[in-house]
Amino acid sequence: MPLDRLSLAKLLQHDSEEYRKFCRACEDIGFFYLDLRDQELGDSILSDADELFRVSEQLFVLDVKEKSKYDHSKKRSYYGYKPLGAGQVDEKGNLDSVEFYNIAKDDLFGIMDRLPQPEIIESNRNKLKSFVSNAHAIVRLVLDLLNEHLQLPPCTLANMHRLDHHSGDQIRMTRSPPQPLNGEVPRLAGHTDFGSVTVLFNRLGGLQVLPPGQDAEWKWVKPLRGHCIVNLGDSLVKFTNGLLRSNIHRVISSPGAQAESTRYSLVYFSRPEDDVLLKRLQGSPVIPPLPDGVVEEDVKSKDWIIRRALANRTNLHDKVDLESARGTEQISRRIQV
Ligand SMILES: O=C(O)CCC(=O)C(=O)O
Ligand SMILES: [Fe+2]
Repeated sequence: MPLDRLSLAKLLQHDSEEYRKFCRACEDIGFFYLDLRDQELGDSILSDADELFRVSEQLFVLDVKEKSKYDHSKKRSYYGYKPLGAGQVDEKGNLDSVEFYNIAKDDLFGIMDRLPQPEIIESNRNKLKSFVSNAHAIVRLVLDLLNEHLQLPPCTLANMHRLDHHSGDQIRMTRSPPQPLNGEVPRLAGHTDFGSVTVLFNRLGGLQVLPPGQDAEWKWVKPLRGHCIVNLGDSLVKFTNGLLRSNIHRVISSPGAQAESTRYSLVYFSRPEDDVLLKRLQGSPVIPPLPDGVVEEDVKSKDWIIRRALANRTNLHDKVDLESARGTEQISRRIQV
Protein backbone atom coordinates (compact mmCIF):
# COMPACT_ATOMS: atom_id res chain seq x y z
CA MET A 1 0.00 0.00 0.00
CA PRO A 2 1.62 3.27 -1.02
CA LEU A 3 1.12 5.01 2.33
CA ASP A 4 2.51 8.50 2.79
CA ARG A 5 5.90 8.66 4.49
CA LEU A 6 5.64 11.72 6.69
CA SER A 7 8.59 13.17 8.56
CA LEU A 8 8.37 13.70 12.32
CA ALA A 9 10.96 16.47 12.09
CA LYS A 10 8.97 18.32 9.41
CA LEU A 11 5.66 17.91 11.24
CA LEU A 12 7.22 19.24 14.43
CA GLN A 13 8.44 22.26 12.44
CA HIS A 14 4.95 22.63 10.96
CA ASP A 15 6.26 22.37 7.39
CA SER A 16 3.25 23.47 5.32
CA GLU A 17 3.55 20.80 2.61
CA GLU A 18 3.97 18.04 5.25
CA TYR A 19 0.97 19.37 7.19
CA ARG A 20 -1.14 19.30 4.03
CA LYS A 21 -0.12 15.69 3.31
CA PHE A 22 -0.83 14.76 6.94
CA CYS A 23 -4.36 16.20 6.83
CA ARG A 24 -5.13 14.42 3.58
CA ALA A 25 -3.77 11.09 4.88
CA CYS A 26 -5.94 11.37 8.01
CA GLU A 27 -9.09 12.00 5.97
CA ASP A 28 -8.51 9.59 3.10
CA ILE A 29 -6.77 6.57 4.62
CA GLY A 30 -6.13 7.12 8.31
CA PHE A 31 -2.75 5.36 8.10
CA PHE A 32 0.74 6.72 7.40
CA TYR A 33 4.39 5.98 8.02
CA LEU A 34 6.21 8.37 10.31
CA ASP A 35 9.93 8.76 9.64
CA LEU A 36 11.53 9.00 13.08
CA ARG A 37 15.16 9.27 12.05
CA ASP A 38 17.48 12.16 12.87
CA GLN A 39 15.12 13.81 15.32
CA GLU A 40 15.54 13.66 19.09
CA LEU A 41 12.08 12.33 20.01
CA GLY A 42 12.21 9.95 17.06
CA ASP A 43 15.64 8.57 17.90
CA SER A 44 14.58 8.15 21.51
CA ILE A 45 11.46 6.11 20.70
CA LEU A 46 13.37 4.02 18.13
CA SER A 47 15.86 3.07 20.83
CA ASP A 48 13.03 2.34 23.33
CA ALA A 49 11.39 0.13 20.73
CA ASP A 50 14.62 -1.81 20.11
CA GLU A 51 14.93 -2.49 23.82
CA LEU A 52 11.28 -3.43 24.24
CA PHE A 53 11.42 -5.93 21.37
CA ARG A 54 14.11 -7.68 23.42
CA VAL A 55 11.96 -7.49 26.56
CA SER A 56 9.06 -8.90 24.59
CA GLU A 57 11.12 -11.93 23.52
CA GLN A 58 11.98 -12.60 27.15
CA LEU A 59 8.37 -12.18 28.21
CA PHE A 60 6.78 -14.50 25.67
CA VAL A 61 9.36 -17.24 26.19
CA LEU A 62 7.86 -17.79 29.66
CA ASP A 63 5.73 -20.88 30.15
CA VAL A 64 2.11 -20.41 29.08
CA LYS A 65 0.97 -21.41 32.60
CA GLU A 66 3.04 -18.60 34.06
CA LYS A 67 1.83 -16.06 31.47
CA SER A 68 -1.80 -17.11 31.99
CA LYS A 69 -1.63 -15.96 35.62
CA TYR A 70 -1.81 -12.48 34.13
CA ASP A 71 -4.94 -13.08 32.02
CA HIS A 72 -7.49 -10.77 33.68
CA SER A 73 -10.28 -11.17 31.11
CA LYS A 74 -12.58 -12.94 33.61
CA LYS A 75 -12.43 -9.73 35.66
CA ARG A 76 -13.50 -7.79 32.54
CA SER A 77 -10.07 -6.26 32.09
CA TYR A 78 -8.10 -6.41 28.85
CA TYR A 79 -4.82 -5.59 30.61
CA GLY A 80 -2.27 -8.35 31.02
CA TYR A 81 -1.99 -11.51 28.97
CA LYS A 82 -4.15 -12.75 26.12
CA PRO A 83 -3.19 -16.32 25.23
CA LEU A 84 -2.73 -17.53 21.68
CA GLY A 85 -6.11 -18.51 20.23
CA ALA A 86 -8.19 -16.81 22.95
CA GLY A 87 -10.20 -14.81 20.43
CA GLN A 88 -12.42 -15.90 17.55
CA VAL A 89 -11.53 -14.36 14.18
CA ASP A 90 -14.42 -15.37 11.90
CA GLU A 91 -17.95 -16.76 11.72
CA LYS A 92 -16.58 -20.25 11.08
CA GLY A 93 -15.15 -20.27 14.59
CA ASN A 94 -11.47 -20.07 13.64
CA LEU A 95 -9.26 -18.74 16.41
CA ASP A 96 -6.60 -16.03 16.35
CA SER A 97 -2.92 -16.97 16.30
CA VAL A 98 -1.36 -14.11 18.18
CA GLU A 99 -0.63 -13.69 21.87
CA PHE A 100 -0.63 -10.25 23.49
CA TYR A 101 0.59 -8.65 26.64
CA ASN A 102 -1.16 -5.34 27.41
CA ILE A 103 0.37 -2.88 29.88
CA ALA A 104 -1.72 0.02 31.14
CA LYS A 105 -0.32 3.54 30.94
CA ASP A 106 -2.20 4.25 34.20
CA ASP A 107 -0.36 1.38 35.90
CA LEU A 108 3.08 2.58 34.72
CA PHE A 109 2.34 6.14 35.86
CA GLY A 110 0.91 5.12 39.24
CA ILE A 111 -2.65 6.35 38.76
CA MET A 112 -4.35 2.96 39.20
CA ASP A 113 -3.82 0.07 41.60
CA ARG A 114 -0.78 -1.81 40.37
CA LEU A 115 -1.55 -5.05 38.56
CA PRO A 116 0.66 -8.05 39.23
CA GLN A 117 3.28 -8.34 36.47
CA PRO A 118 5.93 -10.91 35.58
CA GLU A 119 9.42 -10.01 36.78
CA ILE A 120 10.58 -9.15 33.26
CA ILE A 121 7.93 -6.39 33.13
CA GLU A 122 8.59 -5.18 36.69
CA SER A 123 12.30 -4.84 36.02
CA ASN A 124 11.70 -2.83 32.85
CA ARG A 125 9.19 -0.29 34.14
CA ASN A 126 11.47 2.64 33.37
CA LYS A 127 11.96 1.60 29.76
CA LEU A 128 8.23 1.04 29.41
CA LYS A 129 7.53 4.50 30.86
CA SER A 130 10.01 6.09 28.49
CA PHE A 131 8.28 4.42 25.55
CA VAL A 132 4.87 5.63 26.77
CA SER A 133 6.10 9.21 27.23
CA ASN A 134 7.62 9.29 23.77
CA ALA A 135 4.65 7.63 22.08
CA HIS A 136 2.33 10.02 23.90
CA ALA A 137 4.37 12.97 22.59
CA ILE A 138 3.83 11.69 19.04
CA VAL A 139 0.13 11.24 19.78
CA ARG A 140 -0.03 14.80 21.16
CA LEU A 141 1.54 16.14 17.96
CA VAL A 142 -1.01 14.25 15.84
CA LEU A 143 -3.89 15.49 18.01
CA ASP A 144 -2.70 19.11 17.95
CA LEU A 145 -2.33 19.09 14.17
CA LEU A 146 -5.79 17.56 13.81
CA ASN A 147 -7.21 20.11 16.27
CA GLU A 148 -5.88 22.84 13.99
CA HIS A 149 -7.16 21.15 10.85
CA LEU A 150 -10.62 20.78 12.39
CA GLN A 151 -10.51 24.41 13.63
CA LEU A 152 -11.55 23.30 17.10
CA PRO A 153 -10.97 25.55 20.13
CA PRO A 154 -7.29 25.22 21.17
CA CYS A 155 -6.37 21.95 22.94
CA THR A 156 -9.85 20.41 22.58
CA LEU A 157 -8.39 17.02 21.61
CA ALA A 158 -5.32 17.27 23.87
CA ASN A 159 -7.57 17.91 26.89
CA MET A 160 -9.35 14.61 26.28
CA HIS A 161 -6.02 12.71 26.21
CA ARG A 162 -4.04 13.87 29.25
CA LEU A 163 -1.20 11.59 30.28
CA ASP A 164 -1.97 11.93 33.99
CA HIS A 165 -5.71 11.22 33.73
CA HIS A 166 -7.47 7.86 33.66
CA SER A 167 -7.69 6.32 30.21
CA GLY A 168 -7.40 2.98 28.45
CA ASP A 169 -4.02 3.92 26.92
CA GLN A 170 -1.78 0.89 26.76
CA ILE A 171 1.33 -0.71 25.38
CA ARG A 172 0.69 -3.98 23.56
CA MET A 173 3.41 -6.48 22.85
CA THR A 174 2.41 -9.22 20.41
CA ARG A 175 3.98 -12.49 19.30
CA SER A 176 2.75 -14.76 16.58
CA PRO A 177 4.28 -18.14 15.73
CA PRO A 178 5.46 -18.98 12.19
CA GLN A 179 2.56 -20.23 10.10
CA PRO A 180 3.80 -21.06 6.61
CA LEU A 181 0.88 -23.41 5.88
CA ASN A 182 -1.94 -21.38 7.36
CA GLY A 183 -2.37 -18.52 4.93
CA GLU A 184 -6.17 -18.52 4.85
CA VAL A 185 -7.06 -17.74 8.44
CA PRO A 186 -6.01 -14.29 9.68
CA ARG A 187 -3.74 -14.19 12.71
CA LEU A 188 -5.68 -11.14 13.88
CA ALA A 189 -9.08 -10.45 12.29
CA GLY A 190 -9.90 -7.28 10.36
CA HIS A 191 -10.74 -4.44 12.74
CA THR A 192 -10.49 -0.73 13.34
CA ASP A 193 -8.55 0.32 16.43
CA PHE A 194 -10.76 1.19 19.40
CA GLY A 195 -9.24 4.48 20.49
CA SER A 196 -7.70 7.64 19.02
CA VAL A 197 -4.15 7.31 17.66
CA THR A 198 -2.06 4.12 17.38
CA VAL A 199 1.74 4.11 17.13
CA LEU A 200 2.91 0.75 15.76
CA PHE A 201 6.30 -0.88 15.36
CA ASN A 202 6.68 -4.18 13.54
CA ARG A 203 9.56 -5.89 11.78
CA LEU A 204 8.00 -8.51 9.54
CA GLY A 205 5.22 -8.20 6.99
CA GLY A 206 1.76 -9.54 7.72
CA LEU A 207 -0.15 -6.31 8.35
CA GLN A 208 -2.69 -5.48 5.68
CA VAL A 209 -5.14 -2.60 5.25
CA LEU A 210 -8.46 -2.49 3.42
CA PRO A 211 -8.73 0.71 1.34
CA PRO A 212 -12.14 2.42 1.05
CA GLY A 213 -14.73 1.37 -1.52
CA GLN A 214 -16.96 -1.49 -2.62
CA ASP A 215 -14.34 -3.49 -4.53
CA ALA A 216 -11.40 -2.81 -2.22
CA GLU A 217 -8.78 -5.53 -1.77
CA TRP A 218 -6.44 -6.10 1.14
CA LYS A 219 -3.04 -4.42 0.66
CA TRP A 220 0.22 -5.21 2.42
CA VAL A 221 1.82 -2.61 4.66
CA LYS A 222 5.55 -3.23 4.50
CA PRO A 223 7.55 -2.40 7.65
CA LEU A 224 10.14 0.33 7.04
CA ARG A 225 13.32 0.68 9.06
CA GLY A 226 13.47 3.90 11.12
CA HIS A 227 9.72 4.47 10.81
CA CYS A 228 6.65 3.68 12.86
CA ILE A 229 3.16 3.29 11.44
CA VAL A 230 0.53 5.69 12.75
CA ASN A 231 -3.18 5.05 12.38
CA LEU A 232 -6.37 6.65 13.63
CA GLY A 233 -9.02 4.84 15.65
CA ASP A 234 -12.78 4.89 16.24
CA SER A 235 -12.96 7.90 18.54
CA LEU A 236 -11.66 10.31 15.89
CA VAL A 237 -14.26 8.97 13.46
CA LYS A 238 -16.99 9.54 16.01
CA PHE A 239 -15.70 12.97 17.07
CA THR A 240 -15.65 14.11 13.43
CA ASN A 241 -18.77 12.33 12.16
CA GLY A 242 -16.67 10.35 9.70
CA LEU A 243 -14.51 13.20 8.35
CA LEU A 244 -11.38 11.44 9.65
CA ARG A 245 -10.86 7.81 8.72
CA SER A 246 -10.02 4.79 10.85
CA ASN A 247 -8.81 2.14 8.44
CA ILE A 248 -9.75 -1.53 8.74
CA HIS A 249 -6.62 -3.65 9.07
CA ARG A 250 -5.67 -7.23 9.92
CA VAL A 251 -2.61 -9.42 10.37
CA ILE A 252 -2.10 -12.55 8.25
CA SER A 253 0.76 -14.94 7.67
CA SER A 254 3.90 -13.01 6.70
CA PRO A 255 4.73 -13.13 2.97
CA GLY A 256 7.26 -15.47 1.36
CA ALA A 257 10.18 -16.71 3.43
CA GLN A 258 9.13 -14.44 6.35
CA ALA A 259 6.31 -16.90 7.06
CA GLU A 260 8.91 -19.19 8.67
CA SER A 261 9.76 -16.62 11.35
CA THR A 262 8.09 -15.63 14.59
CA ARG A 263 6.46 -12.23 14.25
CA TYR A 264 6.55 -9.58 17.00
CA SER A 265 4.94 -6.17 17.16
CA LEU A 266 4.98 -3.36 19.68
CA VAL A 267 2.07 -0.95 19.83
CA TYR A 268 0.99 2.14 21.76
CA PHE A 269 -2.74 2.70 21.74
CA SER A 270 -3.93 6.11 22.88
CA ARG A 271 -7.56 6.40 23.80
CA PRO A 272 -9.78 9.20 25.06
CA GLU A 273 -9.97 9.55 28.84
CA ASP A 274 -12.39 7.06 30.43
CA ASP A 275 -15.43 9.37 30.77
CA VAL A 276 -15.21 11.05 27.36
CA LEU A 277 -18.36 10.52 25.27
CA LEU A 278 -17.66 9.22 21.79
CA LYS A 279 -19.88 11.68 19.95
CA ARG A 280 -19.58 14.38 17.29
CA LEU A 281 -17.67 17.35 18.71
CA GLN A 282 -19.20 20.82 18.85
CA GLY A 283 -17.30 23.95 17.85
CA SER A 284 -15.75 23.00 14.50
CA PRO A 285 -16.86 24.65 11.25
CA VAL A 286 -15.56 21.70 9.21
CA ILE A 287 -17.01 18.64 10.99
CA PRO A 288 -20.10 17.63 9.00
CA PRO A 289 -23.46 17.88 10.79
CA LEU A 290 -25.38 14.76 11.73
CA PRO A 291 -28.16 13.82 9.31
CA ASP A 292 -31.58 15.20 10.30
CA GLY A 293 -33.18 13.20 13.07
CA VAL A 294 -30.05 11.24 14.01
CA VAL A 295 -29.39 11.20 17.75
CA GLU A 296 -26.10 9.67 18.89
CA GLU A 297 -25.92 7.21 21.79
CA ASP A 298 -24.09 8.28 24.97
CA VAL A 299 -21.20 5.83 25.08
CA LYS A 300 -18.15 6.47 27.20
CA SER A 301 -14.66 5.72 25.95
CA LYS A 302 -13.99 3.15 28.67
CA ASP A 303 -17.17 1.16 27.95
CA TRP A 304 -16.57 1.22 24.19
CA ILE A 305 -13.07 -0.22 24.58
CA ILE A 306 -14.01 -2.95 27.05
CA ARG A 307 -16.93 -4.04 24.89
CA ARG A 308 -14.76 -4.28 21.79
CA ALA A 309 -11.71 -5.80 23.47
CA LEU A 310 -13.57 -8.67 25.14
CA ALA A 311 -16.40 -9.43 22.69
CA ASN A 312 -14.53 -12.15 20.76
CA ARG A 313 -13.02 -13.98 23.75
CA THR A 314 -14.23 -17.56 23.71
CA ASN A 315 -13.72 -18.01 27.47
CA LEU A 316 -16.29 -15.29 28.23
CA HIS A 317 -19.18 -16.19 25.93
CA ASP A 318 -21.04 -19.44 25.20
CA LYS A 319 -21.26 -18.29 21.62
CA VAL A 320 -19.18 -15.40 20.31
CA ASP A 321 -21.22 -12.78 18.44
CA LEU A 322 -18.69 -11.04 16.21
CA GLU A 323 -21.16 -8.26 15.37
CA SER A 324 -21.01 -7.13 18.99
CA ALA A 325 -17.24 -6.67 18.65
CA ARG A 326 -17.58 -4.10 15.86
CA GLY A 327 -16.58 -0.43 15.99
CA THR A 328 -16.54 1.96 13.05
CA GLU A 329 -15.75 -0.65 10.35
CA GLN A 330 -18.89 0.09 8.34
CA ILE A 331 -18.09 3.81 8.18
CA SER A 332 -14.49 2.97 7.27
CA ARG A 333 -15.56 1.14 4.10
CA ARG A 334 -17.09 4.37 2.74
CA ILE A 335 -19.65 2.47 0.72
CA GLN A 336 -22.73 4.53 -0.17
CA VAL A 337 -25.97 2.78 0.77
O1 LIG B 1 0.88 -6.45 14.64
C1 LIG B 1 0.56 -5.56 13.87
O2 LIG B 1 1.27 -5.21 12.90
C2 LIG B 1 -0.77 -4.86 14.05
C3 LIG B 1 -1.48 -5.19 15.33
C4 LIG B 1 -2.84 -4.57 15.46
O3 LIG B 1 -3.46 -4.15 14.51
C5 LIG B 1 -3.47 -4.44 16.79
O4 LIG B 1 -2.94 -5.03 17.76
O5 LIG B 1 -4.50 -3.74 16.90
FE1 LIG C 1 -5.05 -2.77 15.17
